This record gives sequence, structure tokens and C-alpha cells, in this order.
Amino acid sequence: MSIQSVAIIGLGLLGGSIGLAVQDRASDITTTGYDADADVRGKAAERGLVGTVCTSVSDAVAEADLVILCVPVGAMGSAAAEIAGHLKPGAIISDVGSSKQSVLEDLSAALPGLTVIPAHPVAGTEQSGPEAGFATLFENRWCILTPPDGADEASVEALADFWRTLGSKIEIMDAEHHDLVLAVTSHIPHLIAYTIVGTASDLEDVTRSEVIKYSAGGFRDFTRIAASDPTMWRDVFLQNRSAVLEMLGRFTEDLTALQRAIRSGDGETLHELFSRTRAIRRGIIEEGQDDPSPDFGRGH
Ligand SMILES: NC(=O)C1=CN([C@@H]2O[C@H](COP(=O)(O)OP(=O)(O)OC[C@H]3O[C@@H](n4cnc5c(N)ncnc54)[C@H](O)[C@@H]3O)[C@@H](O)[C@H]2O)C=CC1
Ligand SMILES: O=C(O)C(=O)Cc1ccc(O)cc1
Repeated sequence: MSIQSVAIIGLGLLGGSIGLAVQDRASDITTTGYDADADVRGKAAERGLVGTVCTSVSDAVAEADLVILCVPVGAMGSAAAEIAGHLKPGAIISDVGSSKQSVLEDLSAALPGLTVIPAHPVAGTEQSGPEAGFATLFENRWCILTPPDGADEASVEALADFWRTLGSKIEIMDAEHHDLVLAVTSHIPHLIAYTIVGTASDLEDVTRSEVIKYSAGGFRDFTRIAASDPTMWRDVFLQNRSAVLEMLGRFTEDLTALQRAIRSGDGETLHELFSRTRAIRRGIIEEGQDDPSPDFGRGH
């Protein structure tokens, strides 16, 4: 099937970037959009994030071959319930949520018998809202599709093609595996950033000026991640609870082992780990998986 019209529900960073990317790279595809927040709809119209910003969700999805839910993962179920009954027959319903198992369950429950194919573009920044989107966000980035067992193959291929058109590379895996992998590569790193910045801020009464003055290097990088959207990340941790808790358990054990090495003066253990992690970083850069530009995530 060929996708000729796309409806984007939620016009923040991800929804806005999809709208701009489609208009840039596939101008034959019609774009409509809707956001629950009237201010966001106004800003989306001003920026031209989609061809038509609709004032009702039913108008936005009525003619769409593909509907992409771009709302926080905790809002996917209610957003899906709102589009049920207004969809074009045969439409593909997808999303961009950062966790996949709960989204697959929520969408399948709200849209029984329809073509639900969840997806996760592994591309983003710490920014959010309708001003944050940009057309090149998905270029050379992975988009992971997590179709349920028995999903219509032609629809999976049509969705994969859509993301390739936006510049993404495609991977297909099951939702449970996705959630475990992303817990360690994305969700726990965000939790660590929120924690360390919170810990430093709790010290601020004593050393307020020093936290700002010496926030070069490592701490500064953590503050970028810790500036990420609170609603989005609250939802990720609540929706991907079991995978996050599993990985957090492993992380805590490893942290405790390092604590012991430091206490006992075991430099060999520290040096061995730091050498291993340095090699991982160098491998990522050699594979071209590093941030696409030095400004990535800062200038948008
Ligand atoms: N921010 C990032 O870097 C990335 C985010 N994601 C995922 O993309 C999704 C969207 O994230 P962002 O675009 O960053 O968030 P955002 O906060 O920029 O935009 C979300 C928009 O959804 C709207 N919304 C909420 N509930 C709604 C509903 N029921 N109906 C219509 N609109 C509704 C909000 O008003 C808001 O404008 C999340 O599920 C997130 O996990 C995926 C990859 C990267
Ligand atoms: O800004 C960053 O470094 C990110 O990690 C962006 C991001 C956030 C959430 C995702 O599901 C995917 C990418």
C-alpha cells in the first residue's frame, strides 16, 4: 500500500519534526495534525508544521492512510481511544513512543482488529514543544518497528518505507526486547542524569556558586539530558517499569562494586573498566553512530 496522507496527533518535538520532514522530503504526501493544547495548535500553524492543523482529532484522521501518535507514552491509550471510530478503513496506526510494550497493549485494546504497528525513532533532543521540531531530526538515525505477531506485512513494509523516506534506517524487533535494550541505552542514562543533577542541586545551599561556576565537562553534559521533558520521562519510567527496574538492579550492583574498588584502593578494577568503556565509545564513533553534528541537541 502506498501512503498518501499522514495525520500527526501531538505537535511537539516529534510530531513537528515528522510534519516538517514529510513536507521537505515527500511533498506529495498530505499532512494533517492535531494537538489537545490550543496554544500548541496555534504555534504549529504559525510554523507550518503540517499542511493543515485541525481543530478536532476526527477531522485530522478522517482521510489519513497513516496516523502517528506523537504524545507522551502515558497518553497513548486515551489518544488512541479518541481516534477510534473516525479512521479511514485500512489506515495504519503507529506512534513514536520511547517504550513499546505498554503502547502496543494500549493501542491494541483501544483499536481492536485495526492495523497497529508501533515504532520508535531513536532520535530526539532535550527540547520539547512545537518550537522544537526540525526537518532533519531523523536523518541517518534508527527507527525501530515493533509489529505484533501476525501483523500485515505490506503495512509493516509501507511504514518502514515511510521512515526511510524521512532518512531513517529501519530495525524490526519485538516490543519486549525493545524495552530491555532501550532501558539500558536511553532510559537508565536519563535516570542517572536526573539523579546526579538533583544530588548537586541539593548541595546548592552550601556551594551554589561552585555548582554553576565549575559545571564544565561531565556535569554540564548531564544537565542537558536532565533538562528533558518531565512529563515525557515520568511516563517512560512508569510505562517501562519492569525493564527499567531489571536494568537498574544490574546498574546498582555494578556501582556498588566500583564503590568497593574505590574504598579498597583497587586501581586495577577501575582501570580495567575505564579502558573497556573507552573502547566502546571509540567503537561507536568509528561506526558513525556519534551525534551527527557537534551542536546536536543544543542548537534546536
Ligand atoms: N523528545 C525526544 O527526544 C523523543 C521523544 N519520543 C517520544 O515521542 C513522544 C512525544 O514526545 P515529544 O514530541 O518530545 O513531546 P512534546 O511534549 O514535545 O509533544 C507532545 C505533545 O502531545 C500533546 N498531547 C498530549 N496528549 C494528547 C492527546 N491525547 N491528544 C493530542 N495531543 C496530545 C501535547 O499537548 C504536546 O504538544 C513521546 O511518546 C516520547 O516518548 C521519541 C523519541 C525521542
Ligand atoms: O537528547 C538525547 O540525548 C536523547 O537521548 C534523545 C532521545 C530521547 C528519547 C528517545 O526515545 C530517543 C532519543
